[in-house]
Amino acid sequence: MASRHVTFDEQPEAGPSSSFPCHASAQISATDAGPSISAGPSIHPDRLALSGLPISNNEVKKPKNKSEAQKNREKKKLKKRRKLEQAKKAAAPKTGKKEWKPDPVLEALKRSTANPNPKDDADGDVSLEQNGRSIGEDETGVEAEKESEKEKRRREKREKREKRERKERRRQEREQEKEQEDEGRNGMDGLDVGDVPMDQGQNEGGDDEDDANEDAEQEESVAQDTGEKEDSPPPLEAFPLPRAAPAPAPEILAKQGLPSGLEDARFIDQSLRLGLDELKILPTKTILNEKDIDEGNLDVPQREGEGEVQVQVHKLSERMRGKLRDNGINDFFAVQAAILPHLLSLRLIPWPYDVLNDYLISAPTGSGKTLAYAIPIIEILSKRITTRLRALIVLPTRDLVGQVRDTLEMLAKGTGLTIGSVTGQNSFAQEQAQLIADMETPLLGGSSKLDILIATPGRLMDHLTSTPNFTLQHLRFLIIDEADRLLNQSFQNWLSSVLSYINPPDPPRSLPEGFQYQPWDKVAPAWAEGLGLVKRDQEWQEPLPVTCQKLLFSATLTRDPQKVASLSLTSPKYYIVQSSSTPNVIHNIGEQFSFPSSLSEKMLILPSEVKLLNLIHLLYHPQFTVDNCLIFTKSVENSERLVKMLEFFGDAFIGGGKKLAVRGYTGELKGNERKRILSDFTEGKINLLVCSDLIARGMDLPSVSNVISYDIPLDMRKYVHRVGRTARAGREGTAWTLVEKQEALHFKSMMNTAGHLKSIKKIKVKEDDLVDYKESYEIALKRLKEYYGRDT
Ligand SMILES: Nc1ncnc2c1ncn2[C@@H]1O[C@H](COP(=O)(O)OP(=O)(O)OP(=O)(O)O)[C@@H](O)[C@H]1O
Repeated sequence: MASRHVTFDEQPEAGPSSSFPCHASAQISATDAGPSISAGPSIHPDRLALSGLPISNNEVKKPKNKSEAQKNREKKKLKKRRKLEQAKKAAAPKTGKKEWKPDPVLEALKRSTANPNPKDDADGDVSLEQNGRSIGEDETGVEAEKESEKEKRRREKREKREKRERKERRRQEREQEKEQEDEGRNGMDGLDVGDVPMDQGQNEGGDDEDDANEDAEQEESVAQDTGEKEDSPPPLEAFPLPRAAPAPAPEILAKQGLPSGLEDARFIDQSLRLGLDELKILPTKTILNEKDIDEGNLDVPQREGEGEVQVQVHKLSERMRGKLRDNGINDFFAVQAAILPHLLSLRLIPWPYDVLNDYLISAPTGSGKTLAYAIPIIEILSKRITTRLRALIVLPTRDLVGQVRDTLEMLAKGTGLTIGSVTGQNSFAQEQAQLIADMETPLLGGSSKLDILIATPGRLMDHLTSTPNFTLQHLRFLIIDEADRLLNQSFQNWLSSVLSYINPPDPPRSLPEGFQYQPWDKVAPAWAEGLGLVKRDQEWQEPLPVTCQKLLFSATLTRDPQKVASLSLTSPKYYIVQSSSTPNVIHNIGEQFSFPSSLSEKMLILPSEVKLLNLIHLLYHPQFTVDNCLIFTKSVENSERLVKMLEFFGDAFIGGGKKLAVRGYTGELKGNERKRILSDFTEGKINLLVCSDLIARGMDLPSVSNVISYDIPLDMRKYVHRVGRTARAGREGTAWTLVEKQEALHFKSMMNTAGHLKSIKKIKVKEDDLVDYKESYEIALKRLKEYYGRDT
């Protein structure tokens, strides 16, 4: 700030004591070599100028010699003032927005008395220049000089501190701006990351080097000056978040084992619907190309240069259409419309020239994948004459086995097909008796009481190794539902074992010694050579191909080359069912995530201590109408506690007028208990089901209108399957995720990596909205503490 230096040609007469006007914007004091401060009345320089007194630069008249008594008085006054100043300083706040400022009057006095080379102070006060001369050799002067030195040091320190704080503020602003820019780039617009504690570590660690060095120097000097040790630790480096590996080029994928057919995918619009009567099944060997079939463009009788084309179009059997209509299915969903024409076009025993494609199908949760394989299995197998195990469906959990079995039984009624399941729920002997007709006689072609078997992988392996005459050689369909999860489960290497039981032995083996071939022992044609029954060594006798089609389904399907290679797929085709608004991008590595288009997703980012209150607000506030709800927690223990807490809260919350029946649904429950709970939930006797991730996959509970992830899911796959319990079969549904502040960064980046963050709306609940629940919440919490106190 510009300073004004005022000097006088004529020093006004010195009075007996200094006077310090309250308003001291221009304190006049001048000493040349004189011992004391100016004692005369102060005159504002503006007034001086107005009065016509001459003002000349750098010339101040020496004050007259003072008496000893006067000097002592001044000394005392100075001491007193110093004490006052120190007291003020001590009382002033050390940090904070409002900076402490020294009294301008005292400042001006000190400068005029002590500083030989006065500078402007921060407030722009005018002081008198002293022409480079020292104050004098008397005691007061020396002390004042010391004092001024100290003051100077203090001021410098203060200035440094202020500078440092300004710099820090600027740096934080820059960091915030940069973060917002980054977020914008990552599609995180409008989402609040600044309030996430995990971010702070990163901010602190993100100093630019110069600033950091300068700051460090300043810190050091302050620490030395004040004798204080700097106690805040150096900022930690931010832990790097996991990132998806870049997708390799198709050639590399091919080398890694990804079949060439999987480099491309066919994208099917989720909203596609096809009437039951509109489904046309083309016999194999038609000249229509696959594109026409995919697009349902089957009425193409003639093509240029191809002449007349006779296409015999079949429909789904009357019996099947009736069954579907009876069960409320009037048209086919997208995944069914896309795949049924391909699967139904092949016979029970395909012609040797037929191409049996394997299929990888990624379709959203609740999009009807079960019927997409159940219909062709029943339709094709119903033409069989003898019972053989022709369809094997592998699922990851017992609950899912039960659910899929119900669907198949509904479709198979009246066909004579037999359906069974092995999950370990019944004894091994009971399962064997259900599976095999004859376990005593060794039979090369095996023996089966079942046409269709639904199994969990562990129990399936047990039967493959330990049940006599159990064989997979006749399989026409191998279905791996929830494929990504099953491919991640090793279970005694179940997948490669199952594949080896489907394929005939190579090289062919000879018949066991003493083996009696029975007339009813029917070996699968593709196995005859492998079992040493026929010799196909002539060139024209080509070996017969295996007639098993492999179908993999999931809402989160992997295309990890290693895993896909382990499936030994034949001419595979890859279908992705998704919303038309989603870009048609194939993830070469990792998973393809598909979401139902009728799903709406919301998240609440909140401090952990109010998470439960927020959940209660969602459940009880009429604005949200959250009932028929699944609440997911991260563990069985958390589920149990939450059930208790919600029960206690329900008892205490009289004002709500809403009674919610809550139950837990975890893996700890017995099979029958689980079934009962699910049926009570479906009937509306239970409003809230608190569960672990056990229920998250595949379970089809049509009444679920809301899903709440009380604890965030561990990974994207779990998220997809949790939220997929609602918005099924085209119904509306809402998924809520309660994200604790410290989890926000992880959760958002997980969603962002999957390209899904923008689909989740951020909701804020005001603190005022929670007030009504607090009293009942406190009561419930107290009861919960008592409850667990008693238990332990
Ligand atoms: N064409 C259809 N018309 C009406 N409802 C259907 C149709 N197809 C399937 N559904 C119903 O949709 C619901 C969901 O089907 P399904 O369980 O097969 O979904 P999904 O794709 O396997 O889901 P998830 O990935 O969660 O296992 C079921 O209740 C089923 O009866």
